This record gives sequence, structure tokens and C-alpha cells, in this order.
Amino acid sequence: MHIVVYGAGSIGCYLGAALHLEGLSVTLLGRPRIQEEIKQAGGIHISDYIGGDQLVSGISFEHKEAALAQADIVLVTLKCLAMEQAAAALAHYCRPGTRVICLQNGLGSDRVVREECPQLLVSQGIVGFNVLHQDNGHFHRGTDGAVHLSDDDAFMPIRDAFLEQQIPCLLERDFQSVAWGKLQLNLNNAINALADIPLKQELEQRGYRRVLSCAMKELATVAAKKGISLARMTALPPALLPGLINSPDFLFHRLAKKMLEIDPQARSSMWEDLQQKRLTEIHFLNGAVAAEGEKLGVPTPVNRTLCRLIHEVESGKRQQGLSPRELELEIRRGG
Ligand SMILES: NC(=O)C1=CN([C@@H]2O[C@H](COP(=O)(O)OP(=O)(O)OC[C@H]3O[C@@H](n4cnc5c(N)ncnc54)[C@H](OP(=O)(O)O)[C@@H]3O)[C@@H](O)[C@H]2O)C=CC1
Ligand SMILES: CC(C)(CO)C(=O)C(=O)O
Repeated sequence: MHIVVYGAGSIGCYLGAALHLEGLSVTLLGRPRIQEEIKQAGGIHISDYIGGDQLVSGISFEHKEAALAQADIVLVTLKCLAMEQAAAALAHYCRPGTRVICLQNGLGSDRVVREECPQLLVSQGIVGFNVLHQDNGHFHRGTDGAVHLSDDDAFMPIRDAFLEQQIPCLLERDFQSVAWGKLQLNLNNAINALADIPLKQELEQRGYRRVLSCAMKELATVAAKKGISLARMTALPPALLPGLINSPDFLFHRLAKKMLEIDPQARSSMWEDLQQKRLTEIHFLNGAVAAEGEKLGVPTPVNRTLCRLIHEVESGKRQQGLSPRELELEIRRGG
């Protein structure tokens, strides 16, 4: 079984290196600059918040999409915005029957691949933890969380390899519930990016949590109207999260101890996008809640405002570093 990891960035290099360490046959498909960085570093350096630290050498790296032709399984670890182009390459190069797992955050990134590639077995995956790409080929897992894959026997060797590497991995029956459960957490990506501070520092402040709690309540209303139950992605049940997140600091610190076990440096991937002056995935996250809400007649003012603010930063009209008070004022102004 040969695995191609399409999109050798933070998630791709981390997962690919872990699978390679367990003896699976892996090719990373990515940019020459990342290959050069890994070469200079003598391998991929992976570390985690529980003390794991390894240098992984000898992993094969390609830049040309023709490498997809070798794959039995493709882990697509590109950003949502790259999926349209990726779908064309997958349709062109992959052999019929190749399994393709789309591991993006948010809703809808797999749709274009399913539409463009009817001959491939397309499924969704979700990565529940944060990986930060540091310098010198170093990829650091900064939070708790699992890799979630669809329940397919063909993915068992991947699950077993992750488990051996102390990376929790679950094969899921109801993926819609998992994707929405993860989306509930990812509503914070925009708040974190706008706050421009590490996740831990942000979540320790009730003002930011209040905004997150309101965004989560909007999602819960939309999901309930659609008949979707949110999968549990943290130690706490999803229905309790909005209330818990809004609780006073002393209570939150006690009840959400596990949630705050985050590497002090970890930030959301949307923060990283803004840092690199890239367009973000906001349309697939808070934007997806707003779009679904609009279809169902559910108001989503908080998620709409977060979308507007992120777009303003993307276009250079606004600076990051918003305080909780500034965020609340913007929410009153509307999306
Ligand atoms: N980072 C994280 O902590 C988490 C991320 N996720 C999700 O995982 C997905 C991937 O995120 P992340 O790993 O952070 O993204 P990255 O941007 O770090 O990785 C994607 C990589 O793929 C490269 N790439 C883009 N197009 C191609 C192409 N056609 N051929 C080869 N390489 C290409 C990108 O290069 P370039 O920059 O030049 O486009 C980049 O190096 C996202 O949907 C994200 O939301 C989920 C959980 C946590
Ligand atoms: C950090 C985490 C796990 C949740 O915000 C994430 O999914 C991301 O950064 O995209």
C-alpha cells in the first residue's frame, strides 16, 4: 500500500513523517521550498506537547502531481482554497479506485473532489490537533486531539501506525457529525487570528470566550435545524461547550482544565495564514455557518461579523490585535 500526502505543509509533513516512522510507504507531494528546508535540516523534525521529539529522515518528496499515479491512498492535506485545482490533478493522475481522504477543516472542501472524481473513493478526514510549522523542517503538535477517518478497513494500517506514534486516531461511522463537531471548535480560529495572541492566552480571557460562545450557539441552532448532532471532540459534550466557555474565569479554569492544556505558543492555522499574507479558510468555517443559517432563516450575526473582520484583514483594511471589547463593538455593527 502506497500513501501520497498531497500538500506537504504543517499537517501533511507531521502526519506523513509519523506514518513513515511506522514503516508505511509514504511520498510527500509539496513545494520545492519545503523539500529544501527538510533537506537542510537532515529530515523532518516532529515534536509534540507531551514531550515527543524525533528527526525523521529518508522520506520521499516529490513536486510533480504525476506522483499521485503511484498512490493507493491519498491524504489531501492542502488548504480548502487549493481543493479545486487539486480535484483536477486527482482526476487526471490517480488510478480508478484510489482512496482519497480530504483532511481539511470546515465544511465543503471534499465536495469539489467528489464531483470531479467519480472514479475515486473519496472520503473526509479531520485533524483534531494543531500543528505549527516552525523553522528548520520542524513541525510541532501543540494541542490535544485525534485524527478522525471514515470507517473503512483500508484505513486500519494508517490508524494503527498513528496509534503506535501516540497520535489518537478514530475510524468514524457518522462523518457529518464529526465535521460539524470539529467546526464548532474551529469557529475560534477567526477569533484567535483577530486577537493575534496564542490560543491559550486567548481562551483564558472571558471576553474572547463570550464571542466564541455566541458563535457556537449560532452553529448549534443551525445544526439542530438540519438534524445534525455534533460529535464530541473534546473532554466535554458539545451541547455544554457554549455555556461552559461563557462561564466566569475561575469556573472555566476548573472545568476546562484539559482544554487549556495547550502549548503556550500554539495559535490557530488561520492566524498562520494571515501571518503569511495568505487568504484564509473563513468561507469554509464561520462562512459555512452563515451560509447554512441563511438558507434556513437562522440569524448568524456573530459568525457573519467574524467573516467580515477576517476579510478586512485579508484585504489590508484592518490590523489584527482586536481586544474582546473591540470585537463586541464590531458585532454590534454587524456583518
Ligand atoms: N495547521 C493546523 O494546525 C491544522 C490544520 N488543519 C487543516 O488542515 C488543512 C491543511 O492545513 P495546513 O497543513 O496548516 O496547511 P499548509 O499551508 O501548512 O500546507 C499545505 C501545503 O501544501 C502546499 N501546496 C498547495 N498547493 C499545492 C500543490 N498543488 N502541490 C503541492 N503542494 C501544494 C502549500 O504550499 P503553498 O503555501 O505554496 O500554497 C503548503 O505548503 C487545512 O484545511 C487546515 O484547516 C486542521 C487541523 C489543524
Ligand atoms: C488549533 C485547531 C486544532 C483548533 O483551533 C485547528 O484546527 C486549527 O488551528 O486549524
